[in-house]
This record gives sequence, structure tokens and C-alpha cells, in this order.
Amino acid sequence: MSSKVIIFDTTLRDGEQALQASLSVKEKLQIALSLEKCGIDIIEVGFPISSPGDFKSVQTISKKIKNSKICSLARCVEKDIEVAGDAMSSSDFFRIHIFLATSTLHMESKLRKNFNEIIDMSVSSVKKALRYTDDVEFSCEDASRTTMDNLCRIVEKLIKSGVKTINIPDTVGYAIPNELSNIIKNLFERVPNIHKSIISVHCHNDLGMAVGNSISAIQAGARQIEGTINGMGERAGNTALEEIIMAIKVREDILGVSTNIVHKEIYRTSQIISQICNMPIPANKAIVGSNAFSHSSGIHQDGVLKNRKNYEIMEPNTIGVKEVKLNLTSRSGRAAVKYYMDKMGYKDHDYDIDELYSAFLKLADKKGQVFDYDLEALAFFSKKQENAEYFYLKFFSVQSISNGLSTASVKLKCGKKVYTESSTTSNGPVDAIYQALNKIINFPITLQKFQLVAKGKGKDALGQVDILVKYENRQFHGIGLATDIIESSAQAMIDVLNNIWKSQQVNKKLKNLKKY
Ligand SMILES: CC(=O)SCCNC(=O)CCNC(=O)[C@H](O)C(C)(C)COP(=O)(O)OP(=O)(O)OC[C@H]1O[C@@H](n2cnc3c(N)ncnc32)[C@H](O)[C@@H]1OP(=O)(O)O
Ligand SMILES: CC(C)C(=O)C(=O)O
Repeated sequence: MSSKVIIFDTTLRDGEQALQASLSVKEKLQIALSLEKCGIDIIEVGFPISSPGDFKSVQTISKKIKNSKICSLARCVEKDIEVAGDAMSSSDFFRIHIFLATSTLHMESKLRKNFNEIIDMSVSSVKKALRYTDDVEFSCEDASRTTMDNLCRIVEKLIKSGVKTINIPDTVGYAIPNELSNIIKNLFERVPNIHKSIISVHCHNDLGMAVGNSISAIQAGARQIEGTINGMGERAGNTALEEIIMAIKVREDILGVSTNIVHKEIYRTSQIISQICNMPIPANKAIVGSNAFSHSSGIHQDGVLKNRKNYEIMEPNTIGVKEVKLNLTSRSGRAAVKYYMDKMGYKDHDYDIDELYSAFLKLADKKGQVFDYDLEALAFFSKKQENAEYFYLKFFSVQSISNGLSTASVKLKCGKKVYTESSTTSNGPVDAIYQALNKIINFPITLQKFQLVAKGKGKDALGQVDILVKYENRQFHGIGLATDIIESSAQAMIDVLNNIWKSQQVNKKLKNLKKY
């Protein structure tokens, strides 16, 4: 049996089924290109019979993707198969994926057919699909609720009729790991021609077991795993491919298999898909969540700083994440505080760690998350200086007009002086206000993240803007909260500017002190 597991991505088909609005051709192509770059073996790009738009996107993607195999879904309906074959005809090698339910429940109450009719429909559909390609996959929909006798019978017939990949879907996420691996083992034991095809699984996450079930299927002999990036998909979603791929890599000792994936592309691909599909990734999501490689508690942070392996089972840069984050909260210890002070270039004799730590704890209890520049302010400013804000937005006005141009005017208090500036841009009102502010301050900053969330519901909701800005190789955060989202955006930038300013004052102060 091969030690390679084929990774079959259905983000553009099963994943897209779960979106509130379907994706455009351009968006689908962008996703397909990033999946190809990530080394996905087979990309299921759509269900072309479902709409002219889906047909067009399958057609467009088929022309562009060269290094992954393209696949499209079809029911056991002649027109579906014909349209799938036509949509992919410009691709050099493609797969048609046919499905039909085999469980008694689906046969009787959905398809209204008996099992013999299901076999006949399946076999004749495979023959039709083979006119377009020699690569036909067949899914026995709801396989995990199908009787073992029926499953073995239909699988044998399908392989005999030329199906290269037999997919065993846990369509409603009902199976538990041992059960699914027994189904696969039974197929290997009872279907005489089973070795002529690849066994695949396609698991849903209704009971949160999609990844566990897929892994148990690999252990029983499955060599194709179907899923989606970030686990998108019908209801609770599909098997999250990034989790399967990393489980295969990290636990190669037990699983003894590998994939063709370019691991360094995983994080980027996940981000692109999350953004295009407007499906935010939960912070604690395995592999790609923003907390997946961050450590928050003092004992873990101390352990990681001594040896990363103490609390990390994989290196973040394996999936393309650049940095491990140590969150500074009131659960952090001295080791993390010292780590950030070292990182900013301060020596142990520059500050008193016990004094700084106790000030840090008070701030962390008040503020929640503390950043490196907060530590600087705590270590080197007096209480009065620490709380003083240098920049203050006295006034702003923004005008956006239908030709796409936005103009912003600001009045900014900088220390004791007040300056006025304005700016016009086609990038929207927030950019206009940021440009006007920076005309006054002239800091070489780059906006790295802009996030707007509604706090509360309805018309009384406040808009909270969180931004992350790069300034001279350091990152500065800013938060703004107001009912007017333009004002909260401006306040977030003022917060950043004050944080940068404080950091500059610390540096000046240190330079001026004789002992330095
Ligand atoms: C488990 C899965 O994820 S399967 C994929 C699910 N994805 C989708 O359904 C998204 C795309 N679907 C669509 O665009 C539409 O449902 C279409 C174009 C496929 C069909 O639209 P309609 O012809 O209007 O049928 P509708 O969706 O109402 O009902 C589905 C029909 O397909 C039949 N059907 C379901 N599965 C199959 C199958 N594998 N083979 C043959 N017929 C099937 C159903 O029995 C039903 O037939 P009926 O109307 O004679 O009872
Ligand atoms: C078409 C099949 C593979 C499917 O999506 C399912 O059973 O969930």
C-alpha cells in the first residue's frame, strides 16, 4: 500500500455550499491558484450543473491550473456528467466525481429508489463519465449509515466498472473514529477487487470528529482525504485539511504516511481563503488560529523561552507563521517581561525587574493585554508621564463623494501646539484621515492590520477599531471606540501615534542619561 496520502480539497465545492453568498469567478480562481501553490493534489472546483456562474468558474479554473488535478461534481444524471466533462475540457487531466446515496434512509426517503436501482444508476453513470476521462471518483453518499453488505456490493461493482477512487463519506458527521476505521477495514477484507482503487474518506464535523475520523481511516488504509481549508463546509463543516496535513507530518512516527503538500504555504492559503470567503478563523483554531502558536501563561512562557519544545509540537515557520507570540497578560511571569525588554534592546541593569513586574501586573489587570511599548513606559516614565497623551484629535471632518474621492480635514494637538491638515484620496475616508494625520506627524509607518468590530447590537452599537502599525521594525497597536466608525478609526491611529511617541521619549531619555 502506498505511503502517500492524496489530499483532495473541496473548499470551492463543499466549502462554498456553506457560504452566505456564492463566490465570483475571480475569487474562485484566486483560491484555486493558492491551493495549487500549496501543493494540493486534487482541487474540486465546483458542481457545474448547478449554475451558469459555477460552470464559468470551473471552465476558467480548468484553463489556469496546471499542477493540481481539477475535479467537478455530478449527480447520477446524464446532463450533470456531460456539463462537468464540458466545463473541464480545456484541462489536460481532470476527474469527474459522481455521487449517489446508498443508505436505506436516503434511498427510501430522498431518492425514492431501491438498492438495485441505485446500483444500475451508479454503474451507468460511471460508464458515461468514462467517455470524458479515465479518472472517475464515486462517492457512496451517507456511506457511514449504509449497511456493510450493501456498501461492499456496490463498491465491488463500481470498481469493476472502472472507478479509480471510491469515496466513503460520513455525510452527516455521524461516525466515530473506531466505527469509520472498521468500515474501511471491512471493505479491504470483503471486497475482492478493492486493491484496484484508492479508498477515500470525506468527513463532516457535526460531532466535531471529522479530523479524528479521517485519521482513523488513514490507519485503516484510506489513501485519499477530502476536506477543506479552515474546515469550511455544510453545517459544522468538513475535515480541516491543514489539521490532517500537520497531523500526518507531526505524527509520521505513528501514521507512517506523507503528503505532497508545500507546508510553508498553509498559513498563507488559510488566510487568503478566510478573507475571500469572509469566514473569520477562531483564535483557538488548531494550526491556523491566531493563538495556535502563542503562549499566554507565565509557566508556559518560561518553559518555551528555555526550550520551545516544552510547549510546541511543531515549529510555526513550518506552516509559514513567522513568529511565536508570547502574550503579555496578568498570567505572565517575569521571564516573559524580561524577554520583551531584551527584545527591545534593554539590558538587565537598565531597569529593576521586580519593580517593573509589579507595575506590569497592575497595568495588565486593568488593561487586559499589555504590549512592549507599555513595558517601556512603565520602566522609564513617571506615573504622570505614563498617562499623558501627547497627541489629541481636536476636530475632524470627512467628505466622501460619488466619484470615489474622500477628503478629510483634521486638527491635531501635538503637545501644546495645534496643527491643521487635509488630504484627498480614492482609497476611502479612513485612508484620507490617516493621510491627513501623517502629513502633520510624518512618521514612516505602515498599516499592517485594520479590524473593525461592532460592540453591541443595532443602532446603538459602538464600532471598535483595532490597528497594527509597523514603525522602524517594531509593531504598535492602537484601539479606538466610538459610535462613528470614522472617529474610532482616527482614535485608533492617535493611540498608535501616542504609543510611538512614548517609545521615542524613552529612547531620548535613555540617551540623555549619563550612565548610558
Ligand atoms: C452531500 C452533498 O454535499 S451533495 C452536493 C450538494 N450540493 C448542492 O446541492 C449544490 C448544488 N445544487 C444545485 O444547484 C441544485 O440542487 C441542482 C441543480 C443540483 C438540482 O436542482 P433541482 O433540479 O431544482 O433539484 P432539487 O435541488 O430541488 O432536488 C434535488 C434532486 O436531485 C435528486 N438527487 C439528489 N442526489 C442525486 C444523485 N446523486 N443523483 C441523481 N439525483 C439526485 C433528488 O432526488 C432531487 O430529485 P427530485 O426533484 O426528482 O426529487
Ligand atoms: C458528494 C459527497 C462527497 C458529499 O459531499 C458528502 O457526502 O458529504
